[in-house]
Amino acid sequence: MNNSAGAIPEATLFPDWLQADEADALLAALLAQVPWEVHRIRMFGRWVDSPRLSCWIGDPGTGYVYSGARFEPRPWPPALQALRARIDAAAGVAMNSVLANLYRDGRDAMGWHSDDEPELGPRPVIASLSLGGTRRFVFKHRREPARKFERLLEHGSLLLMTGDTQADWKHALPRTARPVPARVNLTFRRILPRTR
Ligand SMILES: O=C(O)CCC(=O)C(=O)O
Ligand SMILES: [Fe+2]
Repeated sequence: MNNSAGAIPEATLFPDWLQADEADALLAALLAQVPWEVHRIRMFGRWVDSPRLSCWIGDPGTGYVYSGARFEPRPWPPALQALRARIDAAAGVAMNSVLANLYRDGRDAMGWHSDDEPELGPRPVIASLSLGGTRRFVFKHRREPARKFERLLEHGSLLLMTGDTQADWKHALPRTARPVPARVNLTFRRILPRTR
């Protein structure tokens, strides 16, 4: 699904970016090392618990506003610190922050959004590493919602979103009624220094 004048998202999937044994070890380490918490998000003007567990991790100074709330980042757990150089090399960007999400089962999900917060700057590169249960990841064009794409994000896969993907498309991780194992997703981001 590479780009042709915004017709499809500039999103490249590397299905076996991590080998299975390495992905298994990383998943186990993250389940143990990340201080998972329930984030509160704005939904239709109300604060509700998000349907997943999450954790913002990042370098000092990468505080992040997400769905109207401000999060100070947690320090990098050893298992993620060890991976940073490889993610940066794959993305071509020095990432300084990561949003970790834990989808405990098929009822946990993420609604339609773009990762277009001003702190990310224009045309951000986002590197999304998936571990655990395979889930559907769907794209919908922001101005022509009939245009949709989907990809299966498998254990050890890396999805790179670049270019106008965030400006032109929304994405979501839908709920599923199928029994699915727990899944961890890491979206590595580069937060730009605050200008005021
Ligand atoms: O879990 C996923 O694959 C998607 C996560 C996502 O879109 C985000 O963290 O912004
Ligand atoms: Fe996202």
